[in-house]
Amino acid sequence: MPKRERNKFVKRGQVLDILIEDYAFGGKGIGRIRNEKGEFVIFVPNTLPGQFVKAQVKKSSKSYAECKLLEVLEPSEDEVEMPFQTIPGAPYINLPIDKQHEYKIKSTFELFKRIGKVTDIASKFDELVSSPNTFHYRNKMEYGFSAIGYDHEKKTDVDEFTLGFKKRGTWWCGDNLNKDSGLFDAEVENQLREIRKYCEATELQPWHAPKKEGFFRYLVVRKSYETNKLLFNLVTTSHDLPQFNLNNFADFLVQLFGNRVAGLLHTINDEIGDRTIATTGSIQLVYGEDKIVEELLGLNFEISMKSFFQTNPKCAEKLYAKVIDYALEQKDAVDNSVVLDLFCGTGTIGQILASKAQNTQIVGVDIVASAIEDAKENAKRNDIKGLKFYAADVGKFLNEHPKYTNKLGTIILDPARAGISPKTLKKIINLNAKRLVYVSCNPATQARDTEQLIQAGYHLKKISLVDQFPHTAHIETVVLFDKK
Ligand SMILES: C[S@@+](CC[C@H](N)C(=O)[O-])C[C@H]1O[C@@H](n2cnc3c(N)ncnc32)[C@H](O)[C@@H]1O
Repeated sequence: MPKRERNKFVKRGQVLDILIEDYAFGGKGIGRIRNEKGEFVIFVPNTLPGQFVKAQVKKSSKSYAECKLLEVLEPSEDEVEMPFQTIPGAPYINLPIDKQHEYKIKSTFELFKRIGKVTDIASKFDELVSSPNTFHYRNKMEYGFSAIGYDHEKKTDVDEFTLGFKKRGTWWCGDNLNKDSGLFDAEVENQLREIRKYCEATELQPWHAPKKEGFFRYLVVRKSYETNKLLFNLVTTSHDLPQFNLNNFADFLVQLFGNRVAGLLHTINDEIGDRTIATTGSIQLVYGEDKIVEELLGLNFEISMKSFFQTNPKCAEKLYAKVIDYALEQKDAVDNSVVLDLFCGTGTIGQILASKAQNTQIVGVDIVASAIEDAKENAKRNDIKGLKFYAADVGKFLNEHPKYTNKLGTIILDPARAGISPKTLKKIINLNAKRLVYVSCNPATQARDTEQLIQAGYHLKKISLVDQFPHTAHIETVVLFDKK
């Protein structure tokens, strides 16, 4: 075997203090080491040009190294003070939103050029749609309990009952959220320390990630912007459950948030994997209702805890408006025909499209059975006819329904972050629809699929960026493909 060539600049595990000079897609800051041996590139996720950071080398090759951010030593000149507690989930909160947009546009274009081979992507750019709320835009948060905390002054791990988010760059260490992070509901986050104190006073243990034991695991909160209600889900192990009174906890939440509390669910998760929802285990309603209602573009959607729902509903309205705009740009490819809404979640896009089109039959497909149940209920609720929903894997569904081949004007695609699997994409291409409206929360996988679609005869007609996730590296894209 040939010996792998090592670089002469850094070693795995080495800690570097480095200036970030550039920005690559996905929030990867780029630093450079220059010396007599030449130039070497350092990628540090969640950083910005102008920041001076401490980072640790995780992987290195001949010409570049991937690092983990340990600490921002000096902010960039572009950053401004904010009244929020900084959390790892919002690394750009101190950067003015216009500057965030500038980086997102530039890096998404780079991606479509490099991965999608669309060299003239800038000429296809329609617009960047801003989030109506720059702050407090999320409708769901997952706060984790941890038995290991972090002393920021002494810069060391400590035994502590915490409730908040993981300390940046660790899987074992929690960090208390003591006040509003600027992303979710300010009242919930300003009261989170009270919830922590309540749980700590029970003397039951928070989750200890290295030991994989403990009682309290997660507190998940969902919010409706339409009703201002809150739905809570407490996730614990079953071990000490007889010692914890769930009804008293529900009363405590009502004491804190009054009639904003729509309900409390309790999930048992005895699995060692660090997730909120276990594949085994149970979920039961403790208090109130198990769903909340959200309104989007005049339609009502009932959402259960497990179903996917856009995390920024006010911006999702703008996203959906853009999707509908692209779909209805050629109305004869939608009216009086069948439209597939693939990866449809709770069926939002299909329902909005059906309410605006003429005599269109929408067929929605999603792998999560509870999302499809919600979709069916929502269609009834909104009194929208002409919709069919199937709980299935998209690839399998297309195998079992060959009747759509050569019959479709428009397909809506909105896959999860992993994008569309190559086999399923082939099946979608074989349907030979005239137009595709492809929504993505991960332009990297969308750019990969774009190359396949273009090779199959599709033409990238336009692209919009929707800033669904301010202060993060994420961006949502809507691309319209058509074919002659
Ligand atoms: C980004 S969400 C889209 C949801 C929806 N369009 C909306 O706006 O609410 C992606 C959806 O893809 C679904 N999904 C993931 N893999 C799938 C598969 N192989 N087949 C069908 N659906 C899948 C997920 O359950 C999720 O609801």
